[in-house]
Amino acid sequence: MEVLTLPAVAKLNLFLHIVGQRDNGYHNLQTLFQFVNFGDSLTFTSKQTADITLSCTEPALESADNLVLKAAQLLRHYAKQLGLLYLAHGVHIHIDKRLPFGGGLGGGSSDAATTLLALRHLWKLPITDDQLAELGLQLGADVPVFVRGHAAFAEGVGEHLQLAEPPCLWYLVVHPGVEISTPSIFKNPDLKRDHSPLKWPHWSWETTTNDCEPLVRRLYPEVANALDWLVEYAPSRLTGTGACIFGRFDSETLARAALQRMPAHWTGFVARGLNENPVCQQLRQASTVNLTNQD
Ligand SMILES: C[C@@](CO)(OP(=O)(O)O)[C@H](O)COP(=O)(O)OP(=O)(O)OC[C@H]1O[C@@H](n2ccc(N)nc2=O)[C@H](O)[C@@H]1O
Ligand SMILES: Nc1ncnc2c1ncn2[C@@H]1O[C@H](COP(=O)(O)OP(=O)(O)O)[C@@H](O)[C@H]1O
Repeated sequence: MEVLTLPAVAKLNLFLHIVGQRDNGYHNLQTLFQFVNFGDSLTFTSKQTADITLSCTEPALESADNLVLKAAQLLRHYAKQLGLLYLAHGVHIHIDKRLPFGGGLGGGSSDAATTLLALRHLWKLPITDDQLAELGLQLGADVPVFVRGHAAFAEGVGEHLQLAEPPCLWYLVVHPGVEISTPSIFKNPDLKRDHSPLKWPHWSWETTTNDCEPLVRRLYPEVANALDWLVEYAPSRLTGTGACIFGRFDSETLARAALQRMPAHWTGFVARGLNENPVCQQLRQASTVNLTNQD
């Protein structure tokens, strides 16, 4: 029985521009993804039986809709179709949930990506990153960037990725305690959808924005309150379609000082920006150990 515990960190959209809408209703974005060193933790325990099971510290997420179960089933089905799996490959997955869900931090997508990467490793599947990212896209637009594991400028719905090296600053991430559904924001007629495309890699904090922010501010006064509070400490912005916001700080000390003064009815955490997804680093190390042990 093999047991593997791996991180599933959050992402921030350092900016998010909506540059158009497709015939199927989906929006074409230009966004800059960076990871942070804070997130969920997933434990994978291989089983001799064929079932894939889930437990989670957050009971509301213990359902067949969990992206982790969907990711595991999708990968096993794909591997069987390619003739790469013959035996009963079951697994139990436990999620230690620390990220708020539906907060624009991509927690569900990150959990799904960590699952795809972990099971490729556990089941020793000769599947490329390209194949895994393409599978991940079926689960959500944010999954490919977590699978590829590097900070990236993304276009389309998030599938066209170019490596990026944004500065690894410190962030205070604040959850203002409201839930925002992504579809409701994208469906709203007042959403700005005509941002002029920028020419990557020419970007700066000052010349970019999150196009969802004015609408989210208007619909959710608590997000507006949190932004108005945080901007007194640092340049601040919404991530994804919210509800989380983040301020960028030059040092951990400054970010923690702001967290200490945060009103008690919000929750928040301090984290450092990362340009590599730590799950990829850990799995590389695990593979090296396996190879060394086989020598
Ligand atoms: C906005 C972003 C930015 O990183 O992040 P989050 O705020 O969710 O973290 C993502 O693009 C979120 O992509 P994804 O994870 O696929 O969103 P979902 O919740 O599955 O999308 C729900 C619905 O939002 C709309 N949608 C989503 C993405 C997109 N580029 N255009 C859209 O119009 C579609 O109606 C879709 O059915
Ligand atoms: N493992 C998971 N963790 C969080 N949310 C999940 C998970 N699986 C499915 N979901 C669903 O996905 C939705 C979006 O979650 P999440 O990815 O955390 O937020 P966002 O897309 O806003 O960044 C949640 O409301 C939840 O219903």
